[in-house]
Amino acid sequence: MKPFGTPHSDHAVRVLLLGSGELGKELAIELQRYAVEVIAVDRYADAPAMQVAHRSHVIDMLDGAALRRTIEAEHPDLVVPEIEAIHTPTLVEMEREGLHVIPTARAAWLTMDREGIRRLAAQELELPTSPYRFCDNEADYRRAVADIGYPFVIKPVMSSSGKGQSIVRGESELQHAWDYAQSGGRAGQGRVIVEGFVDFDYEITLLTVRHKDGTSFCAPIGHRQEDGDYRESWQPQPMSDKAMAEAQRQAAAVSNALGGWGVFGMEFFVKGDSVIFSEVSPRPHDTGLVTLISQDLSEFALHARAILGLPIPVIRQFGPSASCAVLVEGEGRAPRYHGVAAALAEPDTQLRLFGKPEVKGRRRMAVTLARDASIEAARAKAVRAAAQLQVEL
Ligand SMILES: Nc1ncnc2c1ncn2[C@@H]1O[C@H](COP(=O)(O)OP(=O)(O)OP(=O)(O)O)[C@@H](O)[C@H]1O
Ligand SMILES: NCC(=O)N[C@@H]1O[C@H](COP(=O)([O-])[O-])[C@@H](O)[C@H]1O
Ligand SMILES: [Mg+2]
Repeated sequence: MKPFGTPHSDHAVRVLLLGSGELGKELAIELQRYAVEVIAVDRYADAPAMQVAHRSHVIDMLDGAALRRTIEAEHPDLVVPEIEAIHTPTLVEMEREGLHVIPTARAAWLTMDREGIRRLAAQELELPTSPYRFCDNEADYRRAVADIGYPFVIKPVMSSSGKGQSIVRGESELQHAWDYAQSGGRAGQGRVIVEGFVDFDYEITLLTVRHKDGTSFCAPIGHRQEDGDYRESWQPQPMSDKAMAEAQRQAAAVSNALGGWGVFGMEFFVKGDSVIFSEVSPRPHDTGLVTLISQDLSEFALHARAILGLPIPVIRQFGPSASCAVLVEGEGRAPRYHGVAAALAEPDTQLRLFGKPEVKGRRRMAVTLARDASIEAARAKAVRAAAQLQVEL
């Protein structure tokens, strides 16, 4: 890596974020601490990370030509994908021409749709996963359902935060789930995955950091999801030593296979001592927002250090902590936030307002964070803080 420089100068270290949501915003802030010049890109103006970046571009990141034009115009030292829905073949091509993609272009390509990462984990690495089928049309879907049985989960291959995802418990829900998967993905209609429903005891995100001196793990993060989207997360999630060792083994296998430097959010289902691989984000994870209060180096600080080639000698965990997502429903622009003072009235409580410019439907707009003597107390405190907020659309 070249020496650190000064933004807006010829020798600036330049990082281009592909995706500029709440995760990118915290990452941009961490990068700014090293005087990195940050360029934020997303599909809409005034996205959270754009508000703290040096400059921004609004493009369709699924358009390969537009992506190439933007990257060539900015000639960044590092390109950091922040969402899945990117024209990753262009990144693969440009990496061959010398572009540095985090963690690697192949990792972004394999995880951009559920098929690449599922085949890598289940077939190549032979990790345990839910049973699964990929389907392109309704006839395939009906056949997959006959093989997998009820209950099952259907997801568009390219989607996140539960968009287009349903749990189907019986025949009466089949058609609606198909139609929703066709309308809810990030890239419109197309291929879906049908997964057998895993009856887990709990699920975790194991933040795994590949950095210049090796691989580090954060304490496991437990979370609660609704409609495929995270509502609460906490750290540390209690686990047996056996399950922990197995999760770390699988996380190392997947992150080593993907390669490169950075944070990976490894998602696992746990039942007793068995650990089932679900998916991975080759970047900070939404459930990892809890690390903004639970660790000395948050997942964003860790990602910044790892991608800049800096050391991570230790990650300090501060004890039971929790996050609670603030979802807003309705339609409107430029929301106003009431109750911020009340949300912060209790000790060891924090808040992030993402500053997203618009709500249409349901959108995560903020997160509350809390620490306390136990996981239960931390969760309850984060939930109480979130309940104090009123968002006026
Ligand atoms: N096969 C499954 N069995 C049981 N629960 C599942 C299964 N697949 C998904 N879920 C539930 O739905 C949640 C979201 O699924 P998944 O992580 O695949 O979706 P996503 O859209 O990629 O979400 P994100 O982008 O937030 O990670 C999981 O965390 C889990 O709670
Ligand atoms: N589960 C993935 C995830 O949480 N990604 C985060 O949400 C943003 C999109 O939010 P939006 O849909 O409200 O624009 C993304 O940019 C990323 O920060
Ligand atoms: Mg997930």
